[in-house]
Amino acid sequence: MASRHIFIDFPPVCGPLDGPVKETTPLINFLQRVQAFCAADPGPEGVRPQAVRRIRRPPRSPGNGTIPAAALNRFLGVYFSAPEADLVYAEPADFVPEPKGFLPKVKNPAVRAWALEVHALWKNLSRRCRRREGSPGAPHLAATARTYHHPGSRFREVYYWDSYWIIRGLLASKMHETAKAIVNNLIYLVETYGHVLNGARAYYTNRSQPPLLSSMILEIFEKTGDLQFVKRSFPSLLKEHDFWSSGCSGCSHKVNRYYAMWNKPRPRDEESGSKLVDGREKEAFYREVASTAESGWDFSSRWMSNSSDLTTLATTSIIPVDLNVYILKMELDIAFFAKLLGDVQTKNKFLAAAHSRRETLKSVFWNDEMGQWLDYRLKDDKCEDGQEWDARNQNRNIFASNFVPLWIMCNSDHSMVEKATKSFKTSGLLQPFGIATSLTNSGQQWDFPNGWAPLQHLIVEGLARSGLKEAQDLAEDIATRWIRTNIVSYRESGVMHEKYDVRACGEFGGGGEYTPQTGFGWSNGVVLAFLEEFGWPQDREFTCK
Ligand SMILES: OC[C@H]1O[C@H](O[C@H]2O[C@H](CO)[C@@H](O)[C@H](O)[C@H]2O)[C@H](O)[C@@H](O)[C@@H]1O
Repeated sequence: MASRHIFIDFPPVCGPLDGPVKETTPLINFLQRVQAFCAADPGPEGVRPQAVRRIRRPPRSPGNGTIPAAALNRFLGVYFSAPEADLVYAEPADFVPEPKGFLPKVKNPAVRAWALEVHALWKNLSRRCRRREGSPGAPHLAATARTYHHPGSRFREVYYWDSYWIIRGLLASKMHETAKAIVNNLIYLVETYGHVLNGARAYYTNRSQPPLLSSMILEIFEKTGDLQFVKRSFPSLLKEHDFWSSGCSGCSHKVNRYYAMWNKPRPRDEESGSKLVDGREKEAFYREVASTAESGWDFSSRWMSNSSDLTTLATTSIIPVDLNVYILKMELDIAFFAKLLGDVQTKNKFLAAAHSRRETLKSVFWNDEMGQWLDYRLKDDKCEDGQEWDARNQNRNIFASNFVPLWIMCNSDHSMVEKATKSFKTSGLLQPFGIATSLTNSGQQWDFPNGWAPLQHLIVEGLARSGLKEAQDLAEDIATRWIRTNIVSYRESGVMHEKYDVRACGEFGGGGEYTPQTGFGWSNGVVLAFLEEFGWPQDREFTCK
């Protein structure tokens, strides 16, 4: 197969071993030791201020490098507090039980009543930090004093990419001020740490998540017309773009990959890492783990050369198609905002960057034979100057991410969209109750048979905006399947789930390294956004058929 030559301006050093490692706080170092020791337990999260001062005096080891469990438990009991202790419930100021103009296209009364229940969940998920970071009592939380919405259950802090779909739902719920407050929290993180963190915790400072900040700002602007909000946010968007274009987190200014600034184990990684004997191999593995968490898809066969062996994670040597779509979207959004603000030079710079990335999307990721955009595997785990792009390095396995570029195709390139729509229909991803994440049942949570709200939304929105009738019909069909399983599951369990099993009506998903969570920010956001877009006719069935 012919190889494609594209000059890519890679920095010289960016293998998994050589990249940067971000310094963390003594408290986090200490917590890592504690958590490694208590690997079987989830580990405490809140911490009292005294623990920071006494951090040099943890319980004494009897000399063999271990700390007696009873002594450690006493220490934890004295210095650590309950998981939610650093947070307070915050009533969202703009919540009303039935907002004016709420979901006008939902005609079926039972579906409407359910949508209002989902809308009411915004009250449960709203939190504020008890005190500002750095002040006594909140040393662990890297967030602002502003109100935010968390995903749910164990995920108590503001999360980066989750926030996009939470905001989409809040906008359908007419909670514009709450939506802006979430963005302001994320902007605070950019200004403080140079990028939006994976989540607002000190242990997340070494990585980001799929970059959707500009998309959040655009959606809010489109609903509110608040130009001052855009103006205030704009400098932070430029900083975020710099972060993704620099060093090893952005492999080059044309294509990007995930690359966490970390090479040490999270507590629960020590067990998998213990299979590796060599210290350097372990470091590389821990960087792959953190980089996979940065992708938002932790974990998935997508990043593994052997889907049953986590130590084969190779995320830093994959150029992911969806990440490059998010960055292209960021570039288009920045150009749009620059135009609004009268900054012609920045507008032209970002339009040029977007144009070149769009070309890359076609030449590197698009596979015409399959009608899909595929991830690209770097040779030799290294980015090198002037890599030869070769279609044989595309990953031909089928993932929902192969269709994420539809999200930014809006009325352009009809033949490509038509081909991708046909390919999607026969890909095996479309299941009775939504889009599966992949076709591989690896036991990891970002794989078959799980369906995740963000992936449904990106693909459905892309199809719906394509301008093609066949794609628009498919979009509505997928949204209907997804809403139906969300309703049935909610009626049975009384909760919204983090992920669903797309094979069966009303079933939630599983797999991965933690028990399935409920709440749940992005699931709520996506059903509200779908109901806003497509509505629900009076006579449409909503139970399992
Ligand atoms: O909904 C919040 C996030 O939940 C998952 O990831 C988070 O938990 C992982 C396991 O503890 C952690 O490694 C990761 O850094 C966290 O973000 C989910 O995979 C994410 O997509 C999601 O944003």
